[in-house]
Amino acid sequence: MSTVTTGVPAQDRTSAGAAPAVRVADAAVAYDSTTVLSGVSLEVPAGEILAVLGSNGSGKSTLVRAMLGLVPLSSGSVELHGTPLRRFREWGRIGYVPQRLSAGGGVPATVREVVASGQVVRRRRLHRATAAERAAVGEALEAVDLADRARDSVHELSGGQQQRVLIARALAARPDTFFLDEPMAGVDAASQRALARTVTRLSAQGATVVLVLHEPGPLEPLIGRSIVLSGGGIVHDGAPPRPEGDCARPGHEHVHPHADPDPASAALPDIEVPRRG
Ligand SMILES: Nc1ncnc2c1ncn2[C@@H]1O[C@H](COP(=O)(O)OP(=O)(O)OP(=O)(O)O)[C@@H](O)[C@H]1O
Repeated sequence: MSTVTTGVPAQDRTSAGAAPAVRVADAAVAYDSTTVLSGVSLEVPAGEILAVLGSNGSGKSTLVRAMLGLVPLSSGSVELHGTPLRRFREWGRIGYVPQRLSAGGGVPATVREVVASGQVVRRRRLHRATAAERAAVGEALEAVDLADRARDSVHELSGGQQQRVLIARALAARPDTFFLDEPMAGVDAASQRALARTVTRLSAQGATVVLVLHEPGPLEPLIGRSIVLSGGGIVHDGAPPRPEGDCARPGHEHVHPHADPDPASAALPDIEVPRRG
């Protein structure tokens, strides 16, 4: 039985007055002189699963990168867990899986090695992995259904399996706040289901998950709130929009979550998720 664990502090899971996991206030981002986002404000409460939707080039990745300080704001501000980004130091709480990153790069690393590399952010100094850290790697691999591939080179895996390795690498550090940029892009159906199970488990533990999505796919039933970016700003913030008009046509460009009367999560196996004391 899988036992993936996040480091969600008890006060963040239970306190109604906890700071939002992410607060963006009147943010603008420009690349060279081209403004990509402007006047963007939103709060992501701790424990929420937020989907960031929008057409190609609408600024979804840019927004997530701005939330993490990976692109500078030209105006506005970002806070993570109540702390302005420039003073935020609890990076061990943050798990980020960027878009289109290939696991392992040119290094012939095994699946287990790549996943273990996610724990470096938690370590104060170099030391051999503790039993608890090795266990966390095992749990992370179980969580994405890749425990049986731990000794294989990441290059032997499919694109979808490599994406799962990257998510396991983020899980291994036991963060409580995840930013997943298009985790389903180019991912096979089995990997999509595994990712959906992982997000379900994280959500059950109270983790915050910000997902950039083109195709909600199996994640659709999990998404309680979505924002849609267009024209550099947020044009929808609330329940996942339902398809209507042109958007209801097959092959429409904007992809929104669609209501599912038979949530996939109902079919998921019971998973024991121990909380940290
Ligand atoms: N480093 C960069 N330098 C210059 N322009 C950039 C850079 N990164 C993104 N852009 C531009 O900013 C705009 C928003 O890009 P972004 O990747 O945030 O959109 P997106 O909604 O995530 O797109 P996609 O769905 O295609 O991934 C696009 O016009 C893109 O070309």
